[in-house]
Amino acid sequence: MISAYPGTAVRAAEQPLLDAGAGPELMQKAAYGLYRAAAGLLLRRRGRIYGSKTVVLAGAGNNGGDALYAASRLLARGSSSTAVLTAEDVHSAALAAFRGRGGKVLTLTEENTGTVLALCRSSDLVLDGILGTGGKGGLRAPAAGLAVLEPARLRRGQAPAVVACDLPSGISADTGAAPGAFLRADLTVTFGAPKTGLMAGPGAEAAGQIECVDIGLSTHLEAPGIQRLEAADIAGLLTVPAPGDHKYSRGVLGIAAGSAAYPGAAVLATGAALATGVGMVRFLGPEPVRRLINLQHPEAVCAESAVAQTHVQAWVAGPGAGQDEDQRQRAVDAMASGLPAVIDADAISAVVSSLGPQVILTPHAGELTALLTNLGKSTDRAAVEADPLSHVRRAADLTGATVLLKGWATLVAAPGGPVYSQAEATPWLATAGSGDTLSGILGALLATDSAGPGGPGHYARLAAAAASIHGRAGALSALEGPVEASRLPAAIRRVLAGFLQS
Ligand SMILES: NC(=O)C1=CN([C@@H]2O[C@H](COP(=O)(O)OP(=O)(O)OC[C@H]3O[C@@H](n4cnc5c(N)ncnc54)[C@H](OP(=O)(O)O)[C@@H]3O)[C@@H](O)[C@H]2O)[C@@H](O)CC1
Ligand SMILES: [K+]
Repeated sequence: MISAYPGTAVRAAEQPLLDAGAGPELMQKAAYGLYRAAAGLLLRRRGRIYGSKTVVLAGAGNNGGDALYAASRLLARGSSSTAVLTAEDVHSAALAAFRGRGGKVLTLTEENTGTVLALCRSSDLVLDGILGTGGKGGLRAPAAGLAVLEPARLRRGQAPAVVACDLPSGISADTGAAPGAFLRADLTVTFGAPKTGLMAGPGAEAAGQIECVDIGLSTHLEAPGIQRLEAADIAGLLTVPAPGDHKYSRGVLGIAAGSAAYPGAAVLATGAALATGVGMVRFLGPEPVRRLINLQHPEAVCAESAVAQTHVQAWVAGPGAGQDEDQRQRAVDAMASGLPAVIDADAISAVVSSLGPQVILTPHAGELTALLTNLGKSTDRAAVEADPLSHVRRAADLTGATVLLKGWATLVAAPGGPVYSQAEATPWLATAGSGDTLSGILGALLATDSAGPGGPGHYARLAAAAASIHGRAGALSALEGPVEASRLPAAIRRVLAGFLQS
C-alpha cells in the first residue's frame, strides 16, 4: 500500500527536524535521491551520463535548492548543465555549489522564454525545481511561459525527459488541483512521502511516474490523505473458490443492466463479471437484452423479475439502462436492499442521500457533476475535473455511499474517509463500454467477498481493487493495439491469473 499525505502534513512533519537544525541535511538527502533518479533515467535513455545536457529550472525556494544540488552532482559526472533562474533570489548555497562545478546560469525573462524552451527541448533532461510544497497558485510569469514544455512521454520523437523535484510546479500539493499554468513531468521524485496532490486530478496526470525518497519523516506523519493499493493488497482482497464450494456459496451477482436502446452494456458488464469469477450471474432485463445475454453468455440465468424476488449477494445496476423504467426501479430497489450494489451510469440519477457505504456509485466527472447538483451542491464539470478529490469526498459524505470517480487516476472515497487512488489505466481505456466492464468486475468482487463489511473503507478498497484490475486489463490489452471493451474480459482473466500466481 502506498500512502500519500497532503503537502501541508509533510511540511508539518518536517518542522521539528528543521527546528532541530536538520534542514541542510534533509536537503542533501532529497538532492541525492533526485540525482540518483535523474542519473538512472539518463542511463536508461542514453547509456551514460557523461556528455549529456541538462537544464535546471530553479525557483525561489528550497525546491530550487534541491534541484541545483542534484544538478551539481550530474555536473560532477560529466553532464553539462544550465540553470535557468525563475526568481530573483534562489537558494544561494546551492547556486554557489552549482557554479562551483562549472554550471552555466541565466535568468528567465519574458523575452528569452523562447530561447529557454529551445534549450530545454535540445537537452536530455530538464529538472523542474520551480515550486515545491511552498507553491501558491499556478506558475506566475515568466515561468508560466514554460508550461508548454512537453515531457518525453507525451511526444513521439526527440524530447527531453522532465523530472519534477518533489511535485510538478504549479500543482497543489494537497489536492492535485491546477489553479493556473503548471509543468508536466515524466517522473516525479518526491521527498519524505508521496503528496496527495500526486494522486488526484491534474496532479496525477502531470506527475508521470512517482518515486519517493526517504528523508526520515515517516515517524512524524499521521493519517494518510490518499492510499493506493499495490498488487499484493489486491491479491489479498480476492476470494478464490475453496474445496467444497458450490455456485451459490461462491457468490451470486445480480445484474440489472441494458435496455432496448443499449443492450451491449449488459453484455459487457456480464462478460467482465464472469471473467472476474462468480458462482453465478442472475441477469434481469427486457427480452431483447436477455436473448443477447444468453447468446453471448449461456451460463447467465436470465429473468424479468424484480430485485426483491431475486436471491443474490450483490447487485450491479445501471449500465445501459437508458430511460428503461423497470431498470431504473431495479436500481432503486438494489440501493434499498442493504446488499452491496454498484450503481452506474443512468441509475446514478436515481441516487438519494442516506445510503450506506455498501452502495458504490461509479460516476465519471459529468455524472458526478449532475449528482452533486441534484443533491443541492451545484457545480460544473470543469470544477470537478480541476479538483476531483474535494468533489468525490463531498459526494461520499452527502450520499453516505462509497463513490468511485473515474478518471486518469480513479478516486474512491468512503463516506468520512478513507480515499483511494488507482492510476494503472491507459488512455486507450477511454472507449465506449469500458465503464460497463468496470461495473462487472466490481460486482463480482462484491458478490464473492468473503471478508464481509470489515470496518470503514472495506467497500472502497474493493472498488479500488476493481479499478486497478480494470486499469491493468486495459494496459495489457493496449499492448496488442487499440482497446475494445469486448476484449477486456480476456485481459481481466490474465491479470487475475497473475495476481493469484504471485
Ligand atoms: N523544508 C525542508 O527542510 C525541506 C524541503 N525540501 C524541499 O523544499 C520544498 C519546499 O521549500 P519551500 O518551503 O522553500 O517552498 P518552494 O515551493 O520551494 O518555494 C516557495 C517560494 O516560491 C514563492 N512562490 C510561491 N508560490 C509561487 C508561485 N506561484 N510563483 C512564483 N513563486 C512562488 C514563495 O514566495 P511567496 O510568493 O510565498 O512570497 C517562496 O519564495 C519542498 O517541496 C522540497 O522540494 C526538501 O529539500 C527536504 C527538506
Ligand atoms: K517542482
